Amino acid sequence: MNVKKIVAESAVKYIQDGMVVGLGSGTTAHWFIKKLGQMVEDGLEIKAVATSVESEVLAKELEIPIVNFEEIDQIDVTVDGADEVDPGLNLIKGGGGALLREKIVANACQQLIIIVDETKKVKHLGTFPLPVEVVPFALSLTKKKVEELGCKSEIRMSDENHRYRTDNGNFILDCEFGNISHPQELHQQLNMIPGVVDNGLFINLAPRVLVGYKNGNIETLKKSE
Ligand SMILES: O=C(CO)[C@H](O)[C@H](O)COP(=O)(O)O
Repeated sequence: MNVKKIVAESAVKYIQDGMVVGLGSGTTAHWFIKKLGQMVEDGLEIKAVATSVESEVLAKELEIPIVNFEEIDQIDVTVDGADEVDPGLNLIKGGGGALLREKIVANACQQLIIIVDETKKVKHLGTFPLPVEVVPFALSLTKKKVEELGCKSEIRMSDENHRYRTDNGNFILDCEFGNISHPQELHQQLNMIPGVVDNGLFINLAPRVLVGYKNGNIETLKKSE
C-alpha cells in the first residue's frame, strides 16, 4: 500500500473551483499534484503557485495553470508534506531543500494542509536533521555560528563532488540538534545569524495535518483555535 499516495489524494477534498492552490514539494506532494492534474483535466478550474522548480515542472506537464505571486491576491489552500510533525503541529520541513519557498507560501495562504505518513509523527522535533538554508558567501563562518547554537552540521551534497544548491542558489546545512525543546526560540536564534536565509522549523502555522496509516486509515489533526 502506498500510504503517501493515499493521504495525498485525500487532500483534494479541500480544493474547489476558483481557488488559488499552493503546491508543496517532495514525494508526498508529488502525488497530490498528480491527482490535481487529473481533476484539472476533468474540468476543475484553479490556479496554482509552486514551491519548487520540480513541482512547477510537474504541474506544467499536467497542464495545471501556474501563476506567480504578482498575479494573485492570496493563496486559498496549500498542500505540502513535512519531515516531522510534533503534538503541537509544529513541523520540520526542507528535506527536499524547498523550505524557503515552502515557508513563504505557507505563510501567505489561508489554509495550510500538511500530508504525511505515520512515520513523520514525533514527540519532539529534531531527530530529522534540521535543514538551514544559507547563502554561499562566508559559508564556513555561518556554519560555525549555527553550530554555536548546539548542533553538528553537514553541508548537503548533490553527489560526491557537488554541494546541493537550492532553487534560490543557496546551500543547505543539515543540523543535528537532537531533541528541539524550544522550537520557537531556536527558529529565531537561527534566523538572526547573518548568512542564514531561513530554517526548516515551521512554527505556529496552525496547519491541518492529514496522517496516513499503513492500514489505510487517515487521521486529521488540527489545533483548536
Ligand atoms: O519539506 C519538504 C521539501 O523541502 C518536503 O515536504 C518534506 O521533505 C517531505 O518530503 P516527502 O513527502 O518526500 O517525505
